[in-house]
Amino acid sequence: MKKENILSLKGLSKHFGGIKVIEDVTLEVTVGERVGLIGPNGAGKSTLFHMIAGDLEPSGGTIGYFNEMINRLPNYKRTENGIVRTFQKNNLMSGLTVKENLMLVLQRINKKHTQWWKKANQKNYPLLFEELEALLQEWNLQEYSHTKVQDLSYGVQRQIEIILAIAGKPKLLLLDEPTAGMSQVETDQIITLINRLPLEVTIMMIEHDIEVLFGNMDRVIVLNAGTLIADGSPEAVRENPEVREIYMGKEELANA
Ligand SMILES: Nc1ncnc2c1ncn2[C@@H]1O[C@H](COP(=O)(O)OP(=O)(O)OP(=O)(O)O)[C@@H](O)[C@H]1O
Repeated sequence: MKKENILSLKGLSKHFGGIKVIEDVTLEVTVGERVGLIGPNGAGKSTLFHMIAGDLEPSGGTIGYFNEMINRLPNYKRTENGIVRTFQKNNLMSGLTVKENLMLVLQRINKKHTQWWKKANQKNYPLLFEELEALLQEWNLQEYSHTKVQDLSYGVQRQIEIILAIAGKPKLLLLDEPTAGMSQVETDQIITLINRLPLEVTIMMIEHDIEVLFGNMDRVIVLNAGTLIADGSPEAVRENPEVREIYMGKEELANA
């Protein structure tokens, strides 16, 4: 039986003035799929994420989320409904500790954010603290819990960012280049983390490291100059002549 669609893009476009950054993109993603998104610089990958997350309004086409058309749903409502994203640059509160960053997310999703000024403590929010401790334990963060984010290595910061996104209980997680600028060891740690995420969470991940995607995603989508040029299993995409020609360079793929 075919799984339910979580995301359905139909004829999606984004134009800035006369520049067509995304042009007529149609695709469906089913619940729990792990989808990699690749394409040369400027192909429109981040723009596609901006539109799915509600940070940019499409110029044309529709965005379906489960059975709802969400083109006009504001970004914060999409987050509340389970569309959570990470950015190319860290989106953490660098002057706060790991624990404090996590607590901010938990307060927000439990609708206690109107009282952000009221420092959460075990007495006023016992359940939030239980949830916090469970997260710290599950993701082995105890050693960092009292460390300010700015004092952590870049690799650990990006891991924390993904864990914060998970704390928001996403249904559709959009990861924008989570391994950018990382060493091989740090990349491996991020991938291990992503592979540990709950199977029911659907993941779309923009990534420049082709090998990372081929090893870890169910499916790979290729954008070039705003147009979808390939969509299939990692193996099929690897063999696609247009992808070889346009994106990866024949030599690089021949050696892959
Ligand atoms: N607000 C904007 N106004 C005009 N052009 C824009 C705007 N945002 C993005 N663009 C252009 O749209 C194109 C696609 O950008 P986008 O960031 O989506 O590409 P990308 O595939 O994510 O690239 P990269 O891999 O370099 O991050 C680029 O040419 C960019 O300059």
